[in-house]
Amino acid sequence: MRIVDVREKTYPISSSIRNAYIDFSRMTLSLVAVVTDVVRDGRPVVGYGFNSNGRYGQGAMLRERFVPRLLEADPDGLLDDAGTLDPHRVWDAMMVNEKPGGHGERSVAVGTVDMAVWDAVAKIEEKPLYRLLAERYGDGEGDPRVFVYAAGGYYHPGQDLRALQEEMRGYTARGYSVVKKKIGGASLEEDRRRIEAVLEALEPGQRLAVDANGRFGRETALAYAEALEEYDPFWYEEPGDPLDFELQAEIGRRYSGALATGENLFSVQDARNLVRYGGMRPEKDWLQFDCALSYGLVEYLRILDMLRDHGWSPRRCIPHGGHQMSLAIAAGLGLGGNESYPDLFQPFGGFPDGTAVEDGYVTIPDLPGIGFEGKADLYAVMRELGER
Ligand SMILES: O=C([O-])CC(=O)C(=O)O
Ligand SMILES: [Mg+2]
Repeated sequence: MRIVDVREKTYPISSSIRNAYIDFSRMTLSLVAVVTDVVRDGRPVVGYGFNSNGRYGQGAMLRERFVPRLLEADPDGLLDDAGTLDPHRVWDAMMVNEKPGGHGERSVAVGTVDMAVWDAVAKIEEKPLYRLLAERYGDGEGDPRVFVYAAGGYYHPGQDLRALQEEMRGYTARGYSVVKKKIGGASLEEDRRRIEAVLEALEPGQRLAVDANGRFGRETALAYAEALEEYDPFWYEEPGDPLDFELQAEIGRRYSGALATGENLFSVQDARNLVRYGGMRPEKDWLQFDCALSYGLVEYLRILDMLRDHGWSPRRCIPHGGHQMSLAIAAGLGLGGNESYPDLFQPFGGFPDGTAVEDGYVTIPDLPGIGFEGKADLYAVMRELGER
């Protein structure tokens, strides 16, 4: 078994929305295709991967470092003892001559290739990735039914409160029970009005999470914490800078509700620092590390081991990113759920066509690999790169 080619291309996922920190007018991502010499149904098996929104395309690094290292590696050195492509050995080959630390520089590029490798490996075994993961690292079966929440509520130019309510009703009408909106891109007073408008649009049992995208300094983060006590959100996400663990810990001491963070931590070492120093509470808080930004599933497995060693259950993990890779990990390894962007970052986000959200849960269909082939608009883009 050989990797015969690794292709990459940058695609726009731009839109006019903004969060408290950035607008998405020039947002891009990298799509990667790992082409193997294994044939299934008369065609070479191709694995696909891409990075999540927020960190832009990774073409230069892929072309200059990670793809050449893979193609120049001894092909037998990339296989496991059964002679199948081994994602851990592929990871090691990509990381040759990389110093420790500085993870965000390269963790996104590595994560895209890692996703494609896992997709290929599961397709070669002709089973859904979630089941392969459950067999290798989990309880043997996994659970294809996964909690998902609808992320939206961005600051849209010209969107008034009524339109924000319509947006949120659009999510709950599709079966979501938890919706998320941005905060920190307006004054606290205006954000209060936006929060109250959304809460008014929700039915009993439905919840709102809020996300500040790391915008706040200490005073503002604590002022929002105090204001949020009254609204009891599902969680208060990334109040301050993602690396300010002391501030995170202080908020945890003073805010009684659930906190969530981790989407901007890109390695097991960074995740461990959050757990060691960030005062996160394993009984109520949520961890959002996203494998597609942080060296892929090979590293995410290390993160899950580290969390267990520190008394955290995988159930407290609900990854950022809204992609099917984390959906498969959630189903295979018992995470608490996954993010979903029902109307954003298309065609990359979302589920296979026809997958319904019921009471806030989706059930992953039985497709080999991650399941990209079940999403027609996404697969159309992928095959242009992978099957040319
Ligand atoms: O707006 C973004 O950058 C995405 C984000 O934080 C999220 O999905 O939690
Ligand atoms: Mg976020």
